[in-house]
Amino acid sequence: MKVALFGGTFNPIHIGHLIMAQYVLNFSQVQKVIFVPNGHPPHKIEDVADASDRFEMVKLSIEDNPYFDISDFEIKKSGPSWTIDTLEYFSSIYERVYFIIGSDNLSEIVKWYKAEEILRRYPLIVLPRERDLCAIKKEIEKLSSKYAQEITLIQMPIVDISSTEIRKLIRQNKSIRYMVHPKVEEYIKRKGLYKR
Ligand SMILES: Nc1ncnc2c1ncn2[C@@H]1O[C@H](COP(=O)(O)OP(=O)(O)OP(=O)(O)O)[C@@H](O)[C@H]1O
Ligand SMILES: O=C(O)c1ccc[n+]([C@@H]2O[C@H](COP(=O)([O-])O)[C@@H](O)[C@H]2O)c1
Repeated sequence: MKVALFGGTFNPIHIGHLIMAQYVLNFSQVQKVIFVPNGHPPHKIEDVADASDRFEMVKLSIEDNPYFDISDFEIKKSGPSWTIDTLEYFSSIYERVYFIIGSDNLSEIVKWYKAEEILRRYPLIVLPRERDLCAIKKEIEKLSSKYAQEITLIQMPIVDISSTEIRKLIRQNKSIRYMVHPKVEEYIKRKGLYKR
């Protein structure tokens, strides 16, 4: 089976993430998208909800979609969540493993732990976060030829929503209705997350 791993901090998961995953199912060979919330984000420290809460919110968002799955592989591990370790683990289970990123991570991925190994061994699926598709295509072309790797851009409507914006609205006591799954909105309220 061909699967795509969707790694993220999901702090919290929002509709941008869900639309991305659905576009991957719609427009790639992938049969399943596996959401992998990270335990200890190697690069984000401020205002990060507990891994168990971020995991639960992803679970609530995807539970009605049989083609979406969730893994606790990264949150069960102690120490930083390195993507290369996750990819290696899942590639021992599935025939082919893709990794999903937003286009803002195209310039970041070369700085990740064992980036060269990731880029040489694993195909990427990129979803646009900025409107300038030409710039994204150029960056993809550069990386795919340097590492001889399949890097596919799947076009989708730009969803200008981020977890940062959602956390900001919550701090300002504003509604996040329609930006997250209704069950996530309810979970955040009930647990008082991101109020600070
Ligand atoms: N609206 C979006 N459009 C396209 N890609 C996105 C969008 N939101 C997140 N992504 C991508 O999804 C992955 C996980 O994102 P993440 O959980 O960090 O959300 P975020 O909204 O970027 O969070 P934050 O605002 O806290 O940095 C990353 O590869 C990121 O580029
Ligand atoms: O392995 C790394 O060095 C590495 C560095 C930065 C980010 N990542 C992964 O990239 C994914 C998206 O990260 P983020 O910050 O946009 O949520 C998530 O699965 C992170 O664990 C991985």
